[in-house]
Amino acid sequence: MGSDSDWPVMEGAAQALAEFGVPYEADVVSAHRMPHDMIAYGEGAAARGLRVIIAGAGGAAHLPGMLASVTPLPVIGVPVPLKYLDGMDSLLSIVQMPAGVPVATVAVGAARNAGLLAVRVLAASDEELQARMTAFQQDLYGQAKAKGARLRDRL
Ligand SMILES: Nc1c(C(=O)O)ncn1[C@@H]1O[C@H](COP(=O)(O)O)[C@@H](O)[C@H]1O
Repeated sequence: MGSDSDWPVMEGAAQALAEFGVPYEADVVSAHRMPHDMIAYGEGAAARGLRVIIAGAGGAAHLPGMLASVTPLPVIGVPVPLKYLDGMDSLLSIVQMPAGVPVATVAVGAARNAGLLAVRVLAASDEELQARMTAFQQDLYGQAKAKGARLRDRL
């Protein structure tokens, strides 16, 4: 993430990964404030064994795109909402990538979905993890059905 001030949002991704037993690391690597460190992080990520990068930043959020430009790994971008502009600035900074440099952008503040998407990326080549994702989806289905049943009971 671009700053430790993003952590209250970004910890949603960490929680999702932890729920699925996926090991992760979290760090502050700002494209604007520590560009050389950011390039080194992105360039070394695959060789260190990382499989997916989740990059969250607020405002003029160049971090996800810049990471995507220096790594062959999939990068998932999380627009972090700040005090002004409700995260629209961050969203547009992350989602409007030039052709050839994709960043899979989730909704504003949706770090949990970023974590879940990372699990799905990893699950594509991991049957056991995929089975856990399928169980998670069945659980979601059950919860949604229960919501409908409760609503119908109240009518
Ligand atoms: N968008 C970026 C980048 C970057 O994209 O390189 N580096 C920091 N930031 C963002 O600045 C906001 C304010 O940071 P501070 O709270 O440290 O002032 C954070 O949301 C961070 O992600």
